Amino acid sequence: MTVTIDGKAVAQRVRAQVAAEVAALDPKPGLATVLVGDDPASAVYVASKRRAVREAGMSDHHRSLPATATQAEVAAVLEELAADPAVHGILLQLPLPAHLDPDALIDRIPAAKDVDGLTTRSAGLLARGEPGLRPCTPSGVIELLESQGVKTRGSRAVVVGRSALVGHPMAELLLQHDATVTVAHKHTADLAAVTREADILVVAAGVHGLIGAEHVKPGATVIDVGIHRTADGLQGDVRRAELDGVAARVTPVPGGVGPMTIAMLMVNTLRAATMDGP
Ligand SMILES: Nc1nc2c(c(=O)[nH]1)N[C@@H](CN(C=O)c1ccc(C(=O)N[C@@H](CCC(=O)O)C(=O)O)cc1)CN2
Repeated sequence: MTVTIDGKAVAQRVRAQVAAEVAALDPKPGLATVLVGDDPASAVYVASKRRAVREAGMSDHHRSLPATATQAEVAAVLEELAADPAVHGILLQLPLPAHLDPDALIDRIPAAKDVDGLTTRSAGLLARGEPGLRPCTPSGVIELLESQGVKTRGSRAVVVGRSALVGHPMAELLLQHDATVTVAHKHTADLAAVTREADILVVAAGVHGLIGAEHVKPGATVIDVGIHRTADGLQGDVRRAELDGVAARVTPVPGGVGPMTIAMLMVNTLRAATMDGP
């Protein structure tokens, strides 16, 4: 039997724990979300993050800029938030309009407030295994694996995708959890031969329906990070129905990794407010 991992339930538990810790704090942790432009999906994600902030009892600081905002205008907002003592975490929602340079803007966020774990400094701390804030989706995947009792130590993990947001930090985190990790990407020859080695298969390729039964080792745990709006609703990178009776566990889309991204953002904001910064 293939278990569908309930990411919503795990995320709710994580968020309830954060809210309980926040209740004992004064002043409250503050998160600033920065949204540039009018991408509809980004607007939905930012609204969900702000709702989660309020439900956790944290303070919500939000800035919206038009799609025409310049690099200097976005940088000025980030610098103002960086200097605000009521703001413990800053998040620049991605993707940005094409004329902006996301890496240069992200690096305006001080590592101590980098609740997305995406600055050059945070990435360096992760690569060196030093304390710091970790990207939300990969740390949510680790939390999901732990919640299901999936052993990482000594297991073979394959990550499909090498983005700075998910694939790269995911591979680092799995390595730090003692898995033997392979990163596959669009130039990988015979992808199925590589992914069939995996006890833990994390798919973050951004390609709708890329992974099917032929890619999965019997008994594997499959984590689907893909999210695609199709005529049949939200779907992932994994052809979920094909994995019944093949995989031991699979995350659904929706209701798998997505809710964990927001839950781990709450965890990171609490950490940014309570720990000595990196
Ligand atoms: N600055 C960032 N930008 C982006 C990130 C990120 O971690 N930091 N990740 C993605 C989008 N994202 C968060 O921003 C995100 C994606 C999906 C979900 C989620 O809960 N999805 C639900 C479905 C919701 C829906 O679309 O209807 C689910 O999977 O069940 C939360 C956050 C890119 N940008």
